[in-house]
Amino acid sequence: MNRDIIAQDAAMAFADHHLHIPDRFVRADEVPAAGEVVVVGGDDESSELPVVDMARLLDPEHREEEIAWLGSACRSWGFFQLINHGVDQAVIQKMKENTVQFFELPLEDKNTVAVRPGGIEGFGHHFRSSAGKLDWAENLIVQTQPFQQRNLDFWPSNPPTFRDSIDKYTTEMSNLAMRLLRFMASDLGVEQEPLLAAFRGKRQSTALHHYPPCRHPEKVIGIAPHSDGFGLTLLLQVDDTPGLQVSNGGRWHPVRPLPVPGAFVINIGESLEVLTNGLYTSVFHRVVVDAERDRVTVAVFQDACIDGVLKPLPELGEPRYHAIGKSEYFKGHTTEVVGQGERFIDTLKK
Ligand SMILES: O=C(O)CCC(=O)C(=O)O
Ligand SMILES: [Fe+2]
Repeated sequence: MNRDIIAQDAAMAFADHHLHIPDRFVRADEVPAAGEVVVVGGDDESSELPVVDMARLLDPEHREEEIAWLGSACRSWGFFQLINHGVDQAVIQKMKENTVQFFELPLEDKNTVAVRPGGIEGFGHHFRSSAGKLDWAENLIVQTQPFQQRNLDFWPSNPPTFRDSIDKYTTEMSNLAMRLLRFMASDLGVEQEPLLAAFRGKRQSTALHHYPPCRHPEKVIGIAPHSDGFGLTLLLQVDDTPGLQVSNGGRWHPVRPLPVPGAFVINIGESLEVLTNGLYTSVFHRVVVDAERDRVTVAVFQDACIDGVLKPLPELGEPRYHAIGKSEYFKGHTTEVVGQGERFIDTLKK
């Protein structure tokens, strides 16, 4: 996985999408653009990502039905969109604005928080290199929880309200994750507390993504196919540019940004798949680039483990995964020495 600073030539290619695409970004296999992905059934609703309604989860009259719907989304898709989530719209709006403002800054300003050799936090990346190819994106990653582990050296001070926006927004996301986990516990038929405890006080990491347009979107990729390593991912699409695609039934399904203000895309990470003993699924997804429009997103990753170990909740019966220490797990997940189409947790399966 690449952890590089964004150099001037990449920034120039990103800034002017009529320029030549540097070879380091050109994939050998054609990447179908969002509009060209073949989806079984076309407009068939079954090929659309499920939409979960938090208002229904909170309403005693609809709760049971909506919990079952949430559960089926987590089991069969590992992904859903969440509406009526109750997160403060002003906090979301400020986070969106500041994120866009940050990416609009000149490269040298963004590089004041550049990644450092061997590090993960900061501005830069091009991470999921396959066959030495780089992703068509620039990213800012900061660890946002636990509070004591925040390293403000990587938190941009420009725009001036950015640190405050990140703080407020990610606090909202921790709370939202906890709210969702209560309903997931219900669906799984386990006590809430052990599931919540697996997430409480654990790492929260925040990734801001900017996918510039590219005149040949089929030659590059925004994020190569991967599954997320943490427990739960909460994704905010800042604009309505499509790009995220989810693998299901051997096909890529485009996620349509909903015309609802501030819907979130939520997905199950590999750690939660293990915790649920495989009941919930962590699936491959990728981002394709648009020919004309920028795309900006904010991903918040909530980590989970039980006393420093990743293993299924004991309540869920005979474990189907070998337990693994969290640091060993991370090493495995980030080096990804696994076969094509395989996830690191597949190597833990019994
Ligand atoms: O930007 C997106 O739509 C997805 C980002 C993503 O998959 C990730 O950060 O792991
Ligand atoms: Fe992801």
